[in-house]
Amino acid sequence: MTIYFYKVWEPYGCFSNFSPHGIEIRGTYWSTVEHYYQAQKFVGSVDAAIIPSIYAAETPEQAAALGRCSTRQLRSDWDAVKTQVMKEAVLKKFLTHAEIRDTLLATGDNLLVENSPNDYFWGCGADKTGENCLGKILMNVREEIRNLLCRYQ
Ligand SMILES: Nc1nc(O)c(N)c(N[C@@H]2O[C@H](COP(=O)(O)O)[C@@H](O)[C@H]2O)n1
Repeated sequence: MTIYFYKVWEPYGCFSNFSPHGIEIRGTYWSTVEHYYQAQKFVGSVDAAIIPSIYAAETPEQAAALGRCSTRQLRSDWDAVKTQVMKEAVLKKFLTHAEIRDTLLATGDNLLVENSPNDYFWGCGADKTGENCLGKILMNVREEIRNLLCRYQ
């Protein structure tokens, strides 16, 4: 079975990076994975001054709008590092929040797909041919957490 998720208020909304599950990474607490991910785009770039505004954005939608502004310059290695940045944040989210960790583990070996109509990298896109990198990260995190639990039980 394939489990599709996208918006926070839809089924499996806790798999969205916009879900209200904060993470602490290297001593800083971020309100959502999306806040953290969008801010990382500008680390070391000439537009790094935007990071505090992304950090303080009231909603993940606002954080994403700031991070997606096409006139700002992304860090030069963004394409090379973005998947690892996302993986670290998503893993931290599911290690931190037990209730959503249980939801993730309860999906067993089902395929997880971010059903984004316009994102062919993180999601599957409108025609379902996208790379689904967020779904792949979630399945990878699921496997990693399962292995961790086996080791410590
Ligand atoms: N617009 C939008 N709304 C949501 O509710 C979403 N879950 C997403 N997808 C997320 O957007 C992020 C990618 O942003 P960039 O295009 O790289 O700026 C990523 O977290 C997707 O999961 N989009």
